[in-house]
Amino acid sequence: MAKTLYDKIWDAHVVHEDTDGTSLLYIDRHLVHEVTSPQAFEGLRMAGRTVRAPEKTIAVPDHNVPTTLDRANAATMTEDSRIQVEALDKNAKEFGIHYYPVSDVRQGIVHIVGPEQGWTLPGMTVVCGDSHTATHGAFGALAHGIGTSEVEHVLATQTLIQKKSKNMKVEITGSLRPGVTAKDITMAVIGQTGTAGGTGYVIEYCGQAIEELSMEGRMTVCNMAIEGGARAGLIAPDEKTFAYCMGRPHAPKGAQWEAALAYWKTLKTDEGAHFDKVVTIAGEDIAPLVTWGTSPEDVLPITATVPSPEDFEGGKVEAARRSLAYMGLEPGQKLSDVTVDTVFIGSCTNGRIEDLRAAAAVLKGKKIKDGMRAMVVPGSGLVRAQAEEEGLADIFKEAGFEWRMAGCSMCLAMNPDQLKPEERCISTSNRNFEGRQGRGGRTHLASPAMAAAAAITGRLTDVRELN
Ligand SMILES: CC(C)[C@H](C(=O)O)[C@@H](O)C(=O)O
Ligand code: SF4
Repeated sequence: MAKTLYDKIWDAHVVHEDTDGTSLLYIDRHLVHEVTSPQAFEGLRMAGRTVRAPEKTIAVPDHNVPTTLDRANAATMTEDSRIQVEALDKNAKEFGIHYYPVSDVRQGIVHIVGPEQGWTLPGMTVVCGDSHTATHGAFGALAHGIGTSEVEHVLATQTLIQKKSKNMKVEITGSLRPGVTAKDITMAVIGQTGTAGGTGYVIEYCGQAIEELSMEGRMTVCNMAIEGGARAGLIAPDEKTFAYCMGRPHAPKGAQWEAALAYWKTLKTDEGAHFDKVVTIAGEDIAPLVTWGTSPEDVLPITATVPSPEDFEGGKVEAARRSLAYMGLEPGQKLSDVTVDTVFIGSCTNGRIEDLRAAAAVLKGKKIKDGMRAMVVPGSGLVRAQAEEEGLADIFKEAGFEWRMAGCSMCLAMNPDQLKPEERCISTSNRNFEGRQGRGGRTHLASPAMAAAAAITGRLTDVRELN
């Protein structure tokens, strides 16, 4: 029977299947961060268990860590944050798993570190106690978030109990227009299908516009599969994928590389395989997008105006009214007239080198608007080092941006980088929920190029007008 890519990876990892379809899946990579792991390790300790496959388990602190240069000084952390980071430190050492502490240049956001170090490879099952594990699907891996009790289960057994999801295909045909990026693709999909559109499915993204994306862009697309409700998102591996993986510290070498490559080349959906749901979007129809509300599905082209609650139906009317009140926006207002106070470039959605290059290309030789607070937080220490080497850091600093150390930073208010009430931010992250970037803070999601454009003008801006 013709199989999808998801079917193939699933079948290759089933250890046992119950009559009701509940399956035990083998897990190839377990990524761990400080927020969702302390109780899991504590559980192991209480039961006198060890980590079953420490060589496949990778830990890095990212959510709580300050991103200022003086962050080695623990006094810059809140008590809660310090406890979590110290617990990870202790657990990583005690259980003998791979670890990238804050002092290590390879430290960064777990979803950036995994691929960068060659832990994430095609055909693997990858889990992490974090919803944006979907990012790793860009390699043609089955990657998804798990809860803390599942983290404990995977640590102890290297397996996970799962039920298979349905297959969904999201095809982006043709090419993107200038000024339009991977972020706009992934936001366009959620704008069209809604935050529940992918519920119960694993999405395979395909089509010419996806094939034309770099690995960085593909990670951006898969990263937000979870915002569209999907269990995971994935993309068939191709020559770009293989080139990205080759030579990475933990990628196979020599004969093992050749064998892996031969297998990876089989990882594509067979002709005629069945998808339970299909969504098709023309790449050339996608414009640079921004969110106006408090859900990632509240997306509009930058050329649009703020909607009115009456434009919606059912429960969405009230939701829109509440969103607009929270966001401090008026129906009919042009989005390009909305002024912003803060610009955040970073996160596991858009904290990779290509994102920094895109933002720097817009900022080169320009200054940010007076009074603007703007920061770039590279997704890892290695991204940061590369950006310095390429001269991007200088462009950001000369423009007036703060040049920070790696971490989740202002993507979520778990560390010192936060918005104040009613402060308005254009952010390259993936969630615009109420309070996400700080209590009362207002978030507009957009691409790195769009964030850079807004930094210059002080308002939401169509990056195509600046070029
Ligand atoms: C803290 C963590 C569990 C959470 C997640 O699961 O995604 C965070 O990374 C987020 O982006 O909201
Ligand atoms: S960068 Fe943001 S979305 Fe990504 S793992 Fe960190 S908090 Fe979650």
